Amino acid sequence: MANRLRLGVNIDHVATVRNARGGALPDPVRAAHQAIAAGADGITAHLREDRRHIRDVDMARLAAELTKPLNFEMAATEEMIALAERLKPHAACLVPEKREERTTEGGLDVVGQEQALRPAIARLKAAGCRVSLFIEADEAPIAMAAKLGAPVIELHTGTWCHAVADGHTDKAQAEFARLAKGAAYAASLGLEVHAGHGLDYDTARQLAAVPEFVEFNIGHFLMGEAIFVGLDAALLRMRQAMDEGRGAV
Ligand SMILES: CC(=O)[C@@H](O)[C@H](O)COP(=O)(O)O
Ligand SMILES: NCC(=O)COP(=O)(O)O
Repeated sequence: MANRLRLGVNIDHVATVRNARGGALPDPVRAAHQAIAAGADGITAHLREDRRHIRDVDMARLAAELTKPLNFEMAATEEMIALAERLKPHAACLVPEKREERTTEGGLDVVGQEQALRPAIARLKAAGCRVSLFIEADEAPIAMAAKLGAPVIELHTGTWCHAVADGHTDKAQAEFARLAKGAAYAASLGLEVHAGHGLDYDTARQLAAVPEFVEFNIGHFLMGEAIFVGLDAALLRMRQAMDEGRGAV
C-alpha cells in the first residue's frame, strides 16, 4: 500500500503493571512479540532514568529478540547513549525527561540544547541507530532537527489529544493545524515524520489523513484497550483506524 502508515507499539505500560507487584509478570517482552505477531511494524520502549516501567533487562531482551525494529526512547544522557551503543537498537529516539513528570509533557528543547545534542546524535549514528528527535510541531525545533542531522522527527501529539479529549474544539482545531503544518514543513526539509503521545483510535484516524506522517507510536491507550478486548483486537482496530484515516479502505 502506497504511503502506508507504520504502527509502532509502545509497551512501557505492560511494565508499569508488572512493576506494581515487583515480580516478572506480565512480561513486556512477551507483549512485544505478541504485538509483532498481531501486525505491529515495530516496538517502542522508553527506558527512563528512574526505571519506573521498562528496565535495563527488558531493553536488552528486546534488542536481542525482536524480529521487527526496536525504537529505544531515551533521554540524551551518557548512561543511555552508552547503553544504546552497546545494544545497537534499530532506532533511538531522544525525548525530554523530568523525574517528577507523570508522563512526557512536551517535545525536546533541541534549539536550546543544540551543542549538547550534537555529540549524542553523532554517537548514536556511529552505533548504527536511526536517530529520531521527539519535538514540538514548530518551525524552530523542526529546522534545528534537520540542522542537527537527525533523519527522523516524532511530533508530540499530546497537547492536541488532550484538547480533543477535553472537548476544547477551537484548541483542538488549532493544534491539528499546527501538527499538519509542522509535518509538511518537516517533510519539505527531507525529514521522516512520525507522531506520538496520547493517540487513541479517533485521533489516530484523524491524524492519519495528514499524508506526511510515516509512523505513529502508540502505547498507553492500546495497552489500556488490551485489558478489555485483548492486545490482538486492540492492534487490529488501531490498524483499521489508521488505514481508514489514510483513505486506504
Ligand atoms: C515520548 C512519549 O510520548 C512516550 O513515548 C513516552 O514513553 C511517554 O512516557 P511514559 O511511557 O513514561 O508515559
Ligand atoms: N512516542 C510516543 C509513544 O511511544 C507512545 O506514547 P503513548 O501512546 O503511550 O502516549
